Amino acid sequence: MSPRFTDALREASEPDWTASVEHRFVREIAAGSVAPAVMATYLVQDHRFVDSFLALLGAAVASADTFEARLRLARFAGTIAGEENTYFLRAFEALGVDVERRIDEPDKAPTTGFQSLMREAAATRSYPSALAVLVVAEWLYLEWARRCPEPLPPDFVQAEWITLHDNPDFRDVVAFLRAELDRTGPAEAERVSDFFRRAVRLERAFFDAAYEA
Ligand SMILES: Cc1ncc(C[n+]2csc(CCO)c2C)c(N)n1
Repeated sequence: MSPRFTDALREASEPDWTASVEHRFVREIAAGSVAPAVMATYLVQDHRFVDSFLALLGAAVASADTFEARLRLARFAGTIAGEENTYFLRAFEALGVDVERRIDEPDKAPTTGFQSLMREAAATRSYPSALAVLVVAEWLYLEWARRCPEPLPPDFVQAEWITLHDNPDFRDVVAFLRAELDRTGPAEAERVSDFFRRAVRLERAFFDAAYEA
């Protein structure tokens, strides 16, 4: 039997996939030992990600080829606009990151790169291209979060960043997105592979950037 389309994409994205899910940031967050300054830098940059991510999800809602998929994607967009946003605000408060810093700190290169990639994928108006970037952003995050053993760190900033990406609803979302990409991706395999690979490279660079001053 041939492998699932999304498994083949992941395979082709090595070594960046494994370097991401086994990144220093992942090892540290599992142990609850990410330095507060690193966590602050990471979250300030990641908060900027949410805006383009929602735009990309909107593009997937618009380009989906079934009513069922449109409903699920739209529900997921609602979740992101709600829960994750309060997490960021509570985390910034706990880390002492004020509004000025959140606004003034310049985008790092991987943040800019991700924003352009998400906008580029949205602009294709192609459902599988939007899915390719969404699948990486979700599946890769589930894969690292799954590797964090119990017990969770006592610090809620680190613990909730893990549980946000490893919980039953999130697993369902990843399973759904992967199934959609398995179903629709092969028709546009070349473009989809290119988006997938570039997204994985940026995920790795995004983790690296949290450790750069
Ligand atoms: C660099 C980076 N890549 C992927 C994610 C994961 N992610 C982005 S939006 C979203 C949906 C709601 O949780 C998820 C899981 C991230 N946060 N930061």
